[in-house]
Amino acid sequence: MFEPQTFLNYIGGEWKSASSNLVEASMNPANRHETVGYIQKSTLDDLEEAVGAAKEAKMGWRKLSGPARGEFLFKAANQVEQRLDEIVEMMTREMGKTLPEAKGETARGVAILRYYAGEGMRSIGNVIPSTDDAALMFTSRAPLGVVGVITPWNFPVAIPIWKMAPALIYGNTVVFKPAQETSVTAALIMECFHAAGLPAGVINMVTGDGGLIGQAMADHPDIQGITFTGSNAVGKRVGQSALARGAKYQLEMGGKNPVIVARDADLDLAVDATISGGLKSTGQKCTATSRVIVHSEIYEAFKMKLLEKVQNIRLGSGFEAATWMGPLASENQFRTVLSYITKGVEEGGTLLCGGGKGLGRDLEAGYFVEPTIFENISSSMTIAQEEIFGPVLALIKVDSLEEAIQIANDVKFGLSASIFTRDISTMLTFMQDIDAGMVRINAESAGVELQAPFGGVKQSSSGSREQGQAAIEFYTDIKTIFVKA
Ligand SMILES: NC(=O)C1=CN([C@@H]2O[C@H](COP(=O)(O)OP(=O)(O)OC[C@H]3O[C@@H](n4cnc5c(N)ncnc54)[C@H](OP(=O)(O)O)[C@@H]3O)[C@@H](O)[C@H]2O)C=CC1
Ligand SMILES: O=C(O)CCC(=O)C(=O)O
Repeated sequence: MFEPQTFLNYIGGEWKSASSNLVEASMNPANRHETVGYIQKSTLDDLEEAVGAAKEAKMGWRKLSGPARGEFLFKAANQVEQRLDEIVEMMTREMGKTLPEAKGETARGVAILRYYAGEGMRSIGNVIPSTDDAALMFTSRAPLGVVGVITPWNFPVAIPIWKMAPALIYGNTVVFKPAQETSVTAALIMECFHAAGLPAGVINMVTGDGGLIGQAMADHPDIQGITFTGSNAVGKRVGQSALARGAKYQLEMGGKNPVIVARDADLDLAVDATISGGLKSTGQKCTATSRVIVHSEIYEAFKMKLLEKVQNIRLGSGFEAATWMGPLASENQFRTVLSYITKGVEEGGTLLCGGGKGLGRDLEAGYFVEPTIFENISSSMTIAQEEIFGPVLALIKVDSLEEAIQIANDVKFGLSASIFTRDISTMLTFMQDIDAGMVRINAESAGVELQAPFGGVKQSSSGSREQGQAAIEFYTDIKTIFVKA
């Protein structure tokens, strides 16, 4: 029998109740009657204390050598690895993704921590020839100071880690506000950092309402950098608040990711990648496939293969081995996705499969939506333009590669895009003409590698890249140093 626990804020190396003395329940989206845990409903006083602790710790932390900071990240990685099963189960219980997906994500978190631990030993500058032959000119990197980390619920382990690990290795201290929906899982990650022995104040977590705590972080004069992943609307607000006070900001927001199935595509490969890219994690990835742009010559064949496989997808609790697709992560998300499906029908789309709530067995107790496929979708329709963040695919028929790319680019987002083709010139045209930060050929639109830059163009990102060595650009400032003896 699962017993929900209460989780505290982590401030200045200590576990603390919110000054409101209030907690919020975090619920299981596969069974809305089950409480996963209780998290603190923090106030601005709690945030103030966390920012104060991070500010006080920042000089000591930045003066540690890179390898010494790396040692702490190696220890944190070992802690997450030791508690992997517990974290995985909590993630499935709290967010709904299946156990294999939660396991993959948590293992990715361990790998990211180790990757950035190693970064502590790598170069942080270049020597640049000076015109003065008696001078030494070089660049070095300085941390920003205190970094605010605001994260969503869809990757409750990987996203916080891929923001906090580079922040820390490059010498920043951190104030972290996880999404309320997945704050229990976030608290387990904090316990791992605590057990790794990071000095007090170097990393802090304050849970609670994004409109209050997140907004106050974006506005806070003692937070020098703010990194955010989430919706477009909130991201823009966070960016504007940071810009208004001269702080650095990094935003990773939505996507409306296309897959193009060219006439020479390997259809089985394209079908599998469309399903995996569009429906894994119940479509709740910023890199998820949502528009499937198919050449008219192979449209019917592709559609039949896709429908056959999608109709066999089994919905259920992420804990059940037979489940392929779990619930949506919250009631909010459930309502949003159902309302987009209704809009798709109202605007003239044809439902090929799904379109409703998951029914039968125990599905009514959770936020289950059937895998849904539309056809007769034109680019101007709402479901072809807005991020749905659910298990909904829109099929769009085209007659040429040029038309496919034109439709693929006809959205405000530009995160990930993929094409299925065997033709090298089609690949080259796609690489050059597609508006996307992540360009994928014969591979699904979702899935990122931790050692490579990650981010989008247009309204998907604010420009800088996360992950890999690219992360140094956001988490540090360059110093150009000129020395003359
Ligand atoms: N990876 C991605 O690109 C993601 C995209 N989305 C998109 O956003 C939609 C809505 O999801 P939702 O969870 O509401 O996303 P939000 O953008 O609201 O939430 C993301 C994070 O920002 C916080 N937040 C909320 N308001 C503010 C604010 N004013 N200032 C600072 N931080 C704030 C949230 O806190 P709180 O805990 O209170 O929610 C959460 O931690 C989804 O349907 C999807 O389309 C969502 C998640 C991830
Ligand atoms: O595709 C992935 O693994 C990462 C997706 C992502 O960053 C997101 O959904 O926020």
